[in-house]
Amino acid sequence: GDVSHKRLLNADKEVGNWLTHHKNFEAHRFSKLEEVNTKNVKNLSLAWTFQLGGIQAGGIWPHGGLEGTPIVEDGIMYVTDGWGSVYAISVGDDKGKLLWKMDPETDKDWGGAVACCGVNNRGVALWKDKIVSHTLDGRLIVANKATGKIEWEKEVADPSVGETLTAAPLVVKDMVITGVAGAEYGIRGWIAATDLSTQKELWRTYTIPKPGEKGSETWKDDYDAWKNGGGSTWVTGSYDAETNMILWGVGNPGPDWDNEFRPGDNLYTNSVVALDADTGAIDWHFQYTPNDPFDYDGVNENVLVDTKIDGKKRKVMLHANRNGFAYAIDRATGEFLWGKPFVDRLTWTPGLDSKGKPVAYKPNQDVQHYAGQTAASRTNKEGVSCPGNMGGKNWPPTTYNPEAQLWYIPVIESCNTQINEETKPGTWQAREWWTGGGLKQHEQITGSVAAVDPKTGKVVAKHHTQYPQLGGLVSTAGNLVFVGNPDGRLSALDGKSLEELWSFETGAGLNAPPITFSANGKQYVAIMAGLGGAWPKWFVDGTKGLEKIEPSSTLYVFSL
Ligand SMILES: O=C(O)c1cc(C(=O)O)c2c(n1)C(=O)C(=O)c1cc(C(=O)O)[nH]c1-2
Ligand SMILES: [Ca+2]
Repeated sequence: GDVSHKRLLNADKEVGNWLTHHKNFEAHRFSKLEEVNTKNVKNLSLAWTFQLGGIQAGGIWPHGGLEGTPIVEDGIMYVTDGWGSVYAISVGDDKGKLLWKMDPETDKDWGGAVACCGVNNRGVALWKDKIVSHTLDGRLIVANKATGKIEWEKEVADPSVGETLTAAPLVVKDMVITGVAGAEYGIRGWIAATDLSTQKELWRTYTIPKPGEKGSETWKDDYDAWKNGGGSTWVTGSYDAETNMILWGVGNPGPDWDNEFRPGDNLYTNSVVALDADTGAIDWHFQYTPNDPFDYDGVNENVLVDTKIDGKKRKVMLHANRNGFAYAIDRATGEFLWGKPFVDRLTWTPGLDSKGKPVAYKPNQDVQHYAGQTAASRTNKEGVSCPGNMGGKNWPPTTYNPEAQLWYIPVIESCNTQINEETKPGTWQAREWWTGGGLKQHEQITGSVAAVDPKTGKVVAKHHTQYPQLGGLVSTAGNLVFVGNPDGRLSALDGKSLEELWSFETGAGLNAPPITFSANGKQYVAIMAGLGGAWPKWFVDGTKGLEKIEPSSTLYVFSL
């Protein structure tokens, strides 16, 4: 059927479907299905598999990976591979049968040469009788849902200046919202809305203000650092229908490790921005890590939750940042409510103050060094910070179980060494790295799944894992949390104790979020297996054993 705005607003009522990237506009990634539950999950077994493609090399990458969230509507699943091919697969009768494949013929070298962190495509969106998708080489594609035939396409991001598309599109009303990647290549980030009926761009809001605009006073250099200021938007945001606001995360400033190049707080990098959905105007913002020297990209998803804080009913936005703190923010005003660490080790600030700013932040200083020797700088060439620069949590999504009132975070437990190289004004070159340094992985990275109480931010349970969490989570009314590990193990945890109740060895690296859906009245759990992302290039030294994982591209589906 047609996917209308009304259906997306009521996505939770379509219990067996998974209609939008984060399951609902509130980004809960929670399923009301309970056929599979803590009592019987031990009997969960493989139902079918499907071999996808997209493993080819391109640009700086030796192979593609799978990071997508499958979308499921009425017996059909839509998934993408890293190069942006879309597959429609039957999940009802004819389970695992390919209905069509749309190959957008992505220019692999063109896009892949400016993809900082892997051949990534995180999935599709549904609108009316169409499938909406992105490609790494910058295109927005609208295809026919029944046939996969491309109806129109448009270049919305420009790889000639280092812009790529890795985030899944978000459809709100009759528009598609696109976020961009490329902060490590010195782009000027944006969020754009395209009218799906007219193909016209409705608005494009830059995340880095130009001189004279509000926030431009936080770029204090005199050589136009803002033009290459980063602030990409490569993780899909959420939509608050009540306020008609889009809440979207903004990434790191560039150059990453030479913050002296860009004195000032560098708005709106490492922030959440609340945009009027109809105009794109920024209503409020909250910045997590001002003048960031750590690459603590603030793009992670924003989870809309109604809860009680200090005895008062609040409509909040929960966010687990790369900097190791989880935040609750009033989603209508941007007011900070609480901020608590969810990682085992956090060294760059002793904590947050009552406004949510890091205690080690010095408001009167244009260049921030944060605590001790954690930040690399022109004088302290190497800094060691915990979390490391991949963050306490990267893009892999959290999940919120509204019945248990628990929020689960896929955690990267890490520290690393970051190295400053002085950047000289006027040296930016299109499609060249703009990082102002690099990193060393001096110790092993592990992981955990943390269960957090949304009222207080307290971590109430933690399940430690040998490897970092690179795929994300889903929670269910069966009181389960499913988690895919990069060494190939998919496991089901008890939602309360986080004890592992079941696992399955895929033999392939899991780098994508699991989902659950139902077809013909039966519940299934699905995950794509194919280790890619930032890991092979940047973090392989920190995860001994994972170098043995072969590239792969397989969809796994389980049932009782
Ligand atoms: O600033 C950016 O534009 C940008 C984009 C991406 C991306 O699009 O995948 C990543 C990052 N940054 C990044 O910092 C990062 O750690 C990262 C990890 C991954 C991944 O897929 O494993 N992507 C990205
Ligand atoms: Ca980044």
